[in-house]
Amino acid sequence: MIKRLTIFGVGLIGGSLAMALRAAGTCHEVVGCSRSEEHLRQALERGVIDRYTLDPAEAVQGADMVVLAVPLGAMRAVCAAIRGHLAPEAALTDVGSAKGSVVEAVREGFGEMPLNFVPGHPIAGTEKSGVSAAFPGLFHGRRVILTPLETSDLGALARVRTMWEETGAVVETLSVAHHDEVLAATSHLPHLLAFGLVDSLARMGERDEIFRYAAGGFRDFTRIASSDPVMWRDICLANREAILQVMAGYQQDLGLITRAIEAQDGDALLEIFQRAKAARDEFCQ
Ligand SMILES: NC(=O)C1=CN([C@@H]2O[C@H](COP(=O)(O)OP(=O)(O)OC[C@H]3O[C@@H](n4cnc5c(N)ncnc54)[C@H](O)[C@@H]3O)[C@@H](O)[C@H]2O)C=CC1
Ligand SMILES: O=C(O)C(=O)Cc1ccc(O)cc1
Repeated sequence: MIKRLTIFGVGLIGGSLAMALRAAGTCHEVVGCSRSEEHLRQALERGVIDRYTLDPAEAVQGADMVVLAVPLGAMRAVCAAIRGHLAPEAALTDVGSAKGSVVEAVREGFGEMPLNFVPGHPIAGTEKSGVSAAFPGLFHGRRVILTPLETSDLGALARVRTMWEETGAVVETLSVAHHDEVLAATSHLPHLLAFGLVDSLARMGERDEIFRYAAGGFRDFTRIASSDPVMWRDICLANREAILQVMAGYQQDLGLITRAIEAQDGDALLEIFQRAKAARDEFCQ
């Protein structure tokens, strides 16, 4: 049971977490804190939080669980603002899409690594943002990756794990570096491809015509290009090295397809497409 949960950034992810824990009946009180009073008022009106404050130091007072659910670029400033105010027994975690940069931001914001910090990342979300898009079932049956540090307190790790399990999520642990490599490939690269494809087509000229004749495949492939541009700028800058590496590999593989088409090499194309279909059919049943 969490007595007082403080959430920084009550948007899609922070809001959905609060709703899920309330629905599970495992959280006594939820306090929201953000830069935007408008967002907090909306969260209060929707019954997502019990109260809010714009003062980070006040927000963490008496909290036994603190979740950083702000954009990656805001993590450091929030930590600096709560430095010296967090109770030593409070567990601290985050939901950021890249982990190396958050670990750095937390260390810099606090001036040292807090022992009760356990980085986390729910692999669940949508292309929508804000508390109006939040819903309690977002994490149900989805994976949450925790990337505990050598310094992470085991009690804090257990409490963060339990919190996510109470939302219906399946919790796994990875190292920070491994998380960032895997997510660069499975989440960051697909988002960049979707943004890139839509932008490229939108600038092709007869834009209305291009989109008018787009079929379901285009819609499926590009839903995530409606995601928050600021969030994805932050992710690209935060996970630069790993993203550049998977993009280079992908560009090479795309080159194989280009050359097979140029050479009218149907066998090579079939081999690639059959391999891809078998892999996807196996993983997405
Ligand atoms: N959108 C998604 O599908 C997923 C997002 N994430 C991560 O979750 C975090 C939040 O993303 P969303 O919930 O989608 O964003 P959101 O835009 O829905 O919510 C972010 C909230 O943070 C607040 N905020 C912004 N700057 C702030 C600051 N400087 N100080 C305090 N509060 C501030 C905003 O007022 C807003 O309420 C990001 O770090 C993102 O990488 C993780 C998994 C999925
Ligand atoms: O909308 C989708 O399908 C997503 O993939 C959402 C998402 C965005 C960022 C994350 O770090 C995790 C999940």
